[in-house]
Amino acid sequence: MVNTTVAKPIVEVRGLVNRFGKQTVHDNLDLDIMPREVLGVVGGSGTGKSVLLRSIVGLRRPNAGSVKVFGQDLQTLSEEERSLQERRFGVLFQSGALFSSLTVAENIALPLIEHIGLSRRDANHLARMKVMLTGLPPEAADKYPSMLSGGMVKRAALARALALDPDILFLDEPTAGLDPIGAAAFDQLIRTLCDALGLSVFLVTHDLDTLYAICDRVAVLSQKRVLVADTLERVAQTDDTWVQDYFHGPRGRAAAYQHPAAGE
Ligand SMILES: Nc1ncnc2c1ncn2[C@@H]1O[C@H](COP(=O)(O)OP(=O)(O)OP(=O)(O)O)[C@@H](O)[C@H]1O
Repeated sequence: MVNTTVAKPIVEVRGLVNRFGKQTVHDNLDLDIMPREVLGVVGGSGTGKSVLLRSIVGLRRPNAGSVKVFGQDLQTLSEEERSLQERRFGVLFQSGALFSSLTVAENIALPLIEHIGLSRRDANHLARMKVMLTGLPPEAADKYPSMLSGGMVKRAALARALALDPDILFLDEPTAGLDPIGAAAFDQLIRTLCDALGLSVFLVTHDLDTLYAICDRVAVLSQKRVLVADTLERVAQTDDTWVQDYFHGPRGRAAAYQHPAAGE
């Protein structure tokens, strides 16, 4: 477990505002991501979890507010400095987003060739190591995404997100579409990688089992901001209708029953 009282955040979001036309999605939102933590981000549909992820990784310029990564405000950096900082992010979108015309190894090698100028041979070698790191069999490296199961595609996409040895991994609903056993295995893989590689993980999810199984803290998006970000146990006690329905409804009770030690 992470001791959040002494460590300095590696990402600090302050006063974030995001609007689309007349719709305000975030209004003065604050959030910290701590080193080596798995932070679960939850909230009702449309509360802006994906928009928050996109704002942090620099895919969306917020209407107001700041995002500091390792103490540096991304918006004030030069293009080159910004690209260096952004390399510290590994992102896994819901769709997996692998190139279908490239093999798994080629998909992983691509950022290594494009961003750090590795030779094709070295990139291919490293790509194969990432394949193994995510628990895929070595032969998966030479397969095309369409030849893999849903769970294997997720692992391959995770391997690509890890290609540049990021400090922070951003995952948008990584277990969506997986069967419960595949989802639990993927959760454990994320926890293992976080602990072994010292990664921080920002994990958007609807999956209560994921929260109970691997998250150090949980941030709840509600009312256009982060309503609470704390241990699961404290978050579940928050006096808010959505939180109460989510954590203490039938699915929440079932997840708590499955993971009795979580949040203690
Ligand atoms: N590019 C865009 N243009 C217009 N509106 C957008 C855009 N991107 C997001 N939105 C709106 O912002 C709101 C938040 O979207 P977002 O995808 O972040 O929600 P979410 O919390 O991730 O939802 P879900 O849990 O359903 O995936 C939604 O109302 C969405 O329609």
